[in-house]
Amino acid sequence: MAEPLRVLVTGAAGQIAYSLLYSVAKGDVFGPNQPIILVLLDIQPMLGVLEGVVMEMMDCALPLLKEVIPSVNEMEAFKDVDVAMLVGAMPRREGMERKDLLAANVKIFKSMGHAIDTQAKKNIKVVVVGNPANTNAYICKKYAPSINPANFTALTRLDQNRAQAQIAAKLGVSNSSVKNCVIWGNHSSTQYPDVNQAVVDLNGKTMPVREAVKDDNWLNNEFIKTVQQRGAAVIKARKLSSAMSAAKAIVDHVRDWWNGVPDGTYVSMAVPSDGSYNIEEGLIYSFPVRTKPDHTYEIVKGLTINDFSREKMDATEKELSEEKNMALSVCES
Ligand SMILES: NC(=O)C1=CN([C@@H]2O[C@H](COP(=O)(O)OP(=O)(O)OC[C@H]3O[C@@H](n4cnc5c(N)ncnc54)[C@H](O)[C@@H]3O)[C@@H](O)[C@H]2O)C=CC1
Ligand SMILES: O=C([O-])CC(=O)C(=O)O
Repeated sequence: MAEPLRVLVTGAAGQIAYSLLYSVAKGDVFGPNQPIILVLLDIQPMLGVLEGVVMEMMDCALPLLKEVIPSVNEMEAFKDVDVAMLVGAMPRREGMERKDLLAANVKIFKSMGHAIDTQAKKNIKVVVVGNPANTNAYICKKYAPSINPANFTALTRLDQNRAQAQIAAKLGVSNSSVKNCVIWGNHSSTQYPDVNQAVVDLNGKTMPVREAVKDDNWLNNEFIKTVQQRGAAVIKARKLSSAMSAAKAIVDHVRDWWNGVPDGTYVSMAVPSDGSYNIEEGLIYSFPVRTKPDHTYEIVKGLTINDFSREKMDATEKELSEEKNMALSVCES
C-alpha cells in the first residue's frame, strides 16, 4: 500500500466538515488504495466538539484511515500536509453577501498562508472553501510565497454542480448526462454560469445544451439567477448555509484535481489567472480547467466568448479586483 497522505481539514468541528470527513476518510477523494492521516483543525473553544468528531471518526472503523489528529494549533496542524481543505471561517447569515465576511475571515487566511509557507510540504494542494472563497485563496497564496501559486484554488464546484442539476431537471435527464457547464469568476452573486460549451446526452445523442433546452430566455435569465442566488436560497430555507452539497462539491473538486478528468471534459475551479480571457493576472478567478492524473491542471483556452458572456465575465472580474484591494488593506492594517 502507498504511504499515507496527510490531509488537513480546517473548521473540522463545523457543519460542512461533519458531512465531508466520512467521505474523505472512506476513499471517495483519493481512491480505495490510498491510506490517509486526517488532521482536524479548529479553534480552542471548539476543542470539546472536535474531540467528539474524532471519536466518531474512530468509531467508523474505516480501513484507509490510519490516524486522526485533532488540533487547535495552526502551526502544528499544517506540518507536512499534502492536501489542505480550508473550510474553517465564519459563514454568512440571511441578508448578507459573501463579501460581507471579508473583514472577519480574511485574516484567518493570511495566517494560514504563513503556516503553509513555513510548515507544509512544498507541493501542498490547497482548496479554500471559507467565504469569500476566491479572495481568501488570493490572500492565502500571497502569504505563502514559497509555494507554487497554481497550488492555491477556491471552490466553485458547488456552483457548477448547481448549474448541472438545474439543466438536468429542466430536461428530465440524469445529472450525469450534462457536461461542461462553466462557472466564470467569483463564488458570489456576480458569478457567471455559462452553458455555451455545455452538452447533454439526450435520446442517445450528445447535443449542445442550448439546442436541447430550446429556451434561451430561461437560460439567459432565470437559470443564471437561480445558480447565482442558490446559496442565499438555502440560507433562507435552512437558516444555515449549504453544508451537505458543499461537502460533496469539495470531494468532487479535490478528487478531480488529484485524479484528472477524461479528455473532452472540464471542470470549474477558481485558480490564479494567467491572463487567459483577459482576466487580471493573479486573481483567483473561476475558469474551466482540464485536470490531469499528475495532480496538475490547465485552464481551457480558446473558448468562444460572445458579447453577453464577456460582459458578465468582466463584471465578476471587477468585483474580485475590488475584493482583492479590500482584503489587502485589511491584511496590511
Ligand atoms: N465555497 C463554497 O462553495 C462554500 C463555502 N462555504 C463557507 O464555508 C465556511 C464554513 O461553513 P460551515 O462549515 O457551514 O460553518 P460552521 O460555522 O458550521 O463551521 C466553521 C468552523 O470553522 C471554525 N473556525 C473558525 N475560525 C477558524 C480558524 N481560524 N481555524 C480553524 N477553524 C476555524 C469554527 O470554529 C467552526 O467550527 C463558511 O465561510 C461558509 O460561508 C459554505 C458553503 C459553500
Ligand atoms: O451562500 C453561502 O454563504 C454559502 C455558500 O457559499 C454557498 O452555499 O454557495
